[in-house]
Amino acid sequence: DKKEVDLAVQSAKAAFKIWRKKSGMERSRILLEAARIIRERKDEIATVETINNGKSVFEARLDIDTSWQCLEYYAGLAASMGGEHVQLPGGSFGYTRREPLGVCVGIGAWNYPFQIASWKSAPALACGNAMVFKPSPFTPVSTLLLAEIYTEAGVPPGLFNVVQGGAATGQFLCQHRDVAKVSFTGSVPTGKKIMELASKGVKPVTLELGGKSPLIIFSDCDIENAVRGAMMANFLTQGEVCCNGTRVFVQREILDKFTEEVVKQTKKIKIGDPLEEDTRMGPLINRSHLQHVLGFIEQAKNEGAKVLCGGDLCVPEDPKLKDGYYMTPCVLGNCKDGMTCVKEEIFGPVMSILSFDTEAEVLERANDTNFGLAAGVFTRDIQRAHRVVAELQAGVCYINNYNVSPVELPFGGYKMSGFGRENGRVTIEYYSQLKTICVEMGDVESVF
Ligand SMILES: NC(=O)C1=CN([C@@H]2O[C@H](COP(=O)(O)OP(=O)(O)OC[C@H]3O[C@@H](n4cnc5c(N)ncnc54)[C@H](O)[C@@H]3O)[C@@H](O)[C@H]2O)C=CC1
Repeated sequence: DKKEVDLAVQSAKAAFKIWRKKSGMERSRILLEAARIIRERKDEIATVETINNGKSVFEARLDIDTSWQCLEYYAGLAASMGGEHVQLPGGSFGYTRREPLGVCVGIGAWNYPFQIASWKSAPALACGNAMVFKPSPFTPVSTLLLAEIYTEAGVPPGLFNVVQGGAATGQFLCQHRDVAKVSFTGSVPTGKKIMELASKGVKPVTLELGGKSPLIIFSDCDIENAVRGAMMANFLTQGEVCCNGTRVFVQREILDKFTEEVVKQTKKIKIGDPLEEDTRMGPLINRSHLQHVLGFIEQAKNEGAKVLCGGDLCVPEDPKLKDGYYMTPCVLGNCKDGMTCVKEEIFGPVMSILSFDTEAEVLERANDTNFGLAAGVFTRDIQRAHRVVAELQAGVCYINNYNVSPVELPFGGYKMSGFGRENGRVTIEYYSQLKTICVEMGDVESVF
């Protein structure tokens, strides 16, 4: 509630006073220690994440890897953050300092709980800020491990605080007068509300919102890689991934061959207990979301799409899983641009295949959306690859791969998929502010 949010912010504020005084090297050392502990506890954290979210433990381990990598990356940048020196007439000069913002708020979605908290807190802390983080109420657990690890690594108590709750808690955080910035990952409607709330206090926001990203497969591609790319673009974390390439545009000459292979591979995905080593798809986040996703498939059928595989409720053989929120991953054929399954974010394991003939046509259709998070292109033609990505209206574009997230590269959207970036060097700018200092070396020349 409001009182607890206030306590968390006040304790973060007290920790900020200590933390901001530390040198970049000192902050770096503590972040590196936190990264080391995450690496050491990787299997345990991944197991908690699987229980938290339902994704396969195999995948959860990959999330934990990109989490400690993010801490290491920003630890590396912490000491080299600086301003510039500018010479002015008469020996005077100016310089700039990059300073922290203060107490930053992170609000996360349920699909990558530990990773989202790491991707937000690592650059925030590296820049000298404190953070109060609110995970999704569907996945409250793993973020607490991160808080524990930061504390063990040596951050001042309260520097990274976790508060639990839903929309109301999030609102209290966004409105709090001692909060300097809000970084949000979640849906477009919530993103709009957060922007509105933050605007009242003129607080900067970073918004990582949803998507309906295109994946364009030209007939000259390496088809095996394109099929693998399409699987990566649609079925990680039960398809509950914001940057998924769910509109798969395939050039007509290879449509049948590509579709046949994608369907074959999709049918092979092992669904089941996500804690088992060979499982590759676990349950969806909750029953209402499962029903929501199945509803999209029903609607797709009604609108003329063809279910090529999956799309059904799935009851695994293991009796202990019988009430789980499982479904079979789905490939939809015969899709058209106007269909709901092609226009709206489903956030489940549903791939829509569309055919196209020419580059100009597919670019027009790929960009015909309000979203702009990611896009992908598969081709062996190097000029075409770069020409196409230059025209795609998306913040993250992949050439001959999809859904890899090296922390060295900025991640974030165009259009209604949000603004601001996570990861990469540029994110330092979203967690700091620039101070200009003007130094006079001569006498004051007053105009009065
Ligand atoms: N661009 C990206 O990086 C990502 C985007 N997403 C998007 O997130 C959505 C699914 O995640 P959900 O958790 O269902 O999204 P959501 O928008 O319902 O909730 C996200 C977070 O915001 C909080 N929240 C809800 N209402 C709020 C309010 N009025 N004020 C402050 N906080 C509030 C929730 O408790 C949760 O922690 C999808 O649309 C997906 O595309 C998810 C993951 C990554």
